[in-house]
Amino acid sequence: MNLQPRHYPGLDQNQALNSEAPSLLIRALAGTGKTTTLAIKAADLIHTKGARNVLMLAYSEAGIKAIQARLTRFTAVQLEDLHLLTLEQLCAQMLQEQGDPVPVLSSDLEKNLLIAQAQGALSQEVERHAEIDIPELADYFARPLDISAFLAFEAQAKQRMLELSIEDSGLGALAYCRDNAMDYGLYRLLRSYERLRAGPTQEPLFYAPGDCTYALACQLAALDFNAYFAPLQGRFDAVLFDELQDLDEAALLVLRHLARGNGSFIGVGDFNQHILPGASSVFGDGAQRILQELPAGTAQSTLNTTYRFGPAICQQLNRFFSVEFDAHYRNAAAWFEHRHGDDEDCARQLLDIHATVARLPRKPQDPPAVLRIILRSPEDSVLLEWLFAHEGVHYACKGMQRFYQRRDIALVLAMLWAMQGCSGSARLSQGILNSAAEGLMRYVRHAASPDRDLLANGLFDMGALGEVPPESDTLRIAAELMGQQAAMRRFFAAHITSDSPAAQLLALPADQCADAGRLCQHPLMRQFFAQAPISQDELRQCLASLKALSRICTGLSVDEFLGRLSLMIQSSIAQHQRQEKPSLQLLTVERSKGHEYEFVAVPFVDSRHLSPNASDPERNMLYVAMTRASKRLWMLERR
Ligand SMILES: Nc1ncnc2c1ncn2[C@@H]1O[C@H](COP(=O)(O)OP(=O)(O)OP(=O)(O)O)[C@@H](O)[C@H]1O
Repeated sequence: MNLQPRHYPGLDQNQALNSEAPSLLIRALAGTGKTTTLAIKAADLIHTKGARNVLMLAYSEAGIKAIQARLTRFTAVQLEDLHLLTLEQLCAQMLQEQGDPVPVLSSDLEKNLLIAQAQGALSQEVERHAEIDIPELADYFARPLDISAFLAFEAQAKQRMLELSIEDSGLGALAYCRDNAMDYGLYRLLRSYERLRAGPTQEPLFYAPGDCTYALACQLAALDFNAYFAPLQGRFDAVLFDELQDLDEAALLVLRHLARGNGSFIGVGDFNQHILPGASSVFGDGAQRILQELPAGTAQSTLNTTYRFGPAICQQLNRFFSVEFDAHYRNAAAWFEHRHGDDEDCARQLLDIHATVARLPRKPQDPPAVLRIILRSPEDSVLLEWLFAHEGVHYACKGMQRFYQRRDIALVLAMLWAMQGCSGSARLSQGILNSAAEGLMRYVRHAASPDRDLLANGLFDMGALGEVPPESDTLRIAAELMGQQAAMRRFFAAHITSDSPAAQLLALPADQCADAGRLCQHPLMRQFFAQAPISQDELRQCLASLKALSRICTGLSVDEFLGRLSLMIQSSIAQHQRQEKPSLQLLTVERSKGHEYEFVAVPFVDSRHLSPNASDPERNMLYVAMTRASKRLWMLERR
């Protein structure tokens, strides 16, 4: 089969494409053409085999985009008989067909506030049934509500179908939690939250991401192992499923019914790329677990020949990750370099690497070279952006905003600007002020207390969530605050109470502004975030951002720092206006998944994560980042 002029499927790809097996599982490594092979198969089924209703699934939205790109590139045709969906979208569709309108929540914050309401309802229930004598509950209520612990528990419980396991154990929830060292308090909170979400009529008030898959999985779990689920039967001529490595137990139940009740099935996964905590492959051999759900006699094939990079990169990746990459292009110019250094060193070395990339010879028809720097977490970008901008490098950010436009940092910048010791001469951009206003709404917004009677009757009090100002409002506010330091101070005064850490910070004497770095690490600044209605994870991120910010402005007065920052922003706007193309891109691992780039640098690597332990999500983050380069790869290890 012809892919494109001069592109033919490789041996192992052909084996998969020509397989006559009604069900096939392909285990593949990165860049071996998993997505390409699936796209070709879809086109072949529709155009050559006359298939109608082919379902192509991926676990993530990024996975769907990657499939779309391959379909356009290799098949260059409209596939009107193709349904391209994430698993969650498919499950939402099924629920809608059952008559459920599937309303969704508008923001994470809303969910956080509803969790707090569920906690209120749980406390009423525990009081009513005098359950506080249960040591686990006494211990649970002695601690403050940890929203991120709840979110992690909820995700795991749904992904692993916890209710089902408890039921199967015949132990009852308390004994089950004791036996399995699970937090019984969080379990009860989840029950309370789910009861309120379902409401007295059992018609869920809303679905948060993942809830549709869970809801459908609950219906499927109620069936006998070999029973069929009519809505998923005989619906598709073929089902092609990408990103199998990311499936959790709930998703696996849906997979079982999809694969058994329709035409042919092909599933593909790279079991090194799961970076989601609930993925089935995190707990055991992922491919084996998936085979249990597929029809008996499912055929298997492997794709280890990568089209993305040459032998020099294959060799290093095999060493670091204990895998078996083989390069299709054996003479491909591939380059791998391993460097070391502390963070400042790393940042400087990245500048060198950027200069090297810019000097590499290019063919006249090639677009200008871009160095991609893949980061594990956004706060790692602060130091890099600061340095690059000061060296005049035109950079772009993908999967994250520029550091000064992120809500937490923008709000800190606005606070610094409003302080007594700041002259106000530096101009903060409208974008920063807009993010700062959004940040203020997020970090100081307190919902009204929910109605206890509503909670006791099994209903969330949606009215107590408060009004989120529409985006246009913060834009208008930002426009009014531009260059108006006194107005900024009034804005803060209107939104914070006079005894809050933010108010105390703004009232600090002028001499405190002599060192912006020290202010960013001031206990009041940390207290401000610690009191915000955010999860522990978000708090950790905010504190990490504060630390990163303090690092770039230590020793600079607030005026000097904000002055340099506004120059940096002005020059970036000027670069943009001149329509200069960025020569460097900073992106997150999540954003890089499914993509490939010529020149990639992965900085701040901790060598502990290069162990062969395949169940370490950190190792897999590195694997994803380091398998994106097609020509040159630099790994910068943190010392
Ligand atoms: N038979 C082939 N001949 C030439 N190039 C190919 C072939 N198959 C795939 N490629 C190229 O190899 C690269 C990787 O393909 P693809 O993105 O489909 O791999 P993947 O395994 O899905 O990657 P990832 O692991 O990043 O998700 C792409 O540039 C694609 O065009």
